[in-house]
Amino acid sequence: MQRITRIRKAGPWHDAGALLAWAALILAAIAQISGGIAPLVLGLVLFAAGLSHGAGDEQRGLMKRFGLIQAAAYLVVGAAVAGLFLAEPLAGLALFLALSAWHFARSDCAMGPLARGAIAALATGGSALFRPRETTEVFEAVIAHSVPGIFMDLVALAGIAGCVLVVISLVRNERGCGEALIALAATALLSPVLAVGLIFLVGHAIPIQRRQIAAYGQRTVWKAVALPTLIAFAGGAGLAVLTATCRLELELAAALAFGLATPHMLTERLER
Ligand SMILES: CC1=C(/C=C/C(C)=C/C=C/C(C)=C/C=O)C(C)(C)CCC1
Repeated sequence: MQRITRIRKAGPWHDAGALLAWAALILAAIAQISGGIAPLVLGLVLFAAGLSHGAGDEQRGLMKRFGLIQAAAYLVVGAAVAGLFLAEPLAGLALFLALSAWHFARSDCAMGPLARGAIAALATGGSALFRPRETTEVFEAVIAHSVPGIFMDLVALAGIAGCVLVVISLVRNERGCGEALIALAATALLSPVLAVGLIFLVGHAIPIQRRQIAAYGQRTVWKAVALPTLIAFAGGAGLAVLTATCRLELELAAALAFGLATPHMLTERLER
C-alpha cells in the first residue's frame, strides 16, 4: 500500500475555504444557541475573517498589492463616507445598504446571477424581513438615530425579493444556490449581525478568495493581500476594543467601519 506522507504542493489548498465555510456555519449555530453576546462577537469575527477578500488590487485580470497613492486615496474616501454617516446617519445607512447590495450582486464570486442577487438582497434585507425589531435596534444603535418604520419596510422588501430569488436559483440549480439557501436560513434563524457576518463570509468573501486563488495562485494572492489585511484587521480590532471599553462612541466606530468598507465596494473591477 502506498502511503501519502507529504501533502502535494500543487494540491487544491484553496479548498481550505470550504472547510472554513463549514466551520463558520457550525460556530454560528453554537453561538446562536449560546446566546448572550456570543452571536454579536462571532458576527464581528466572521466579518474580520473575510477582510482579505478585498485587500488586494484586482483589475483587468491582474492581482497586485495596492500602491501608496491608492492606499491614501482609499483612506480619504473612507473618511469622507464616515463623515457622511455622522452628518446624515439615515442617508449614510441607506447608501451603505444600497452599495452593499450592489457589491454582493456584482462581485465575481463564480456564482450564477440569481444566486448572487439572492445573497445581495438577503444580506441587506433578510434580517429586516424576519427579525424586524432586533434589526431596527441594531440599526438605531449603530447610527445613534431613530429609524422610521417605512425605512425598515423598504429594506424588508429587498428581503422578500431575496427569498423569491433563492427559490428560482434552486429550481434552476444555479451555481451558488446552496450559499443562497444558507443566506435565507441565516437571516431567518440568526441574530442580525451574526446572520450578515455569516453571509458575508460564506456567500461572498470565501467564494471570491477561492476564485482568486484558483486564478492567480496562492502565492500571488497572499503576497497582494497579507499586509493590507493585517492593517485592516488591526484597525478593526482597535475599533472593537475601544468601543467595548467605552473609549469610543459606537456610532463613531460604526461610521469608520462602514466608511472604510465603502471604497472597496466602489473600486472593485469597475471596468466590467
Ligand atoms: C443588514 C444588517 C447589517 C448589514 C451589513 C452589511 C450590508 C455589510 C456589508 C459589508 C460589505 C459589502 C463588505 C464588503 O465587502 C449590519 C450592519 C451588520 C447590522 C445588522 C443588519
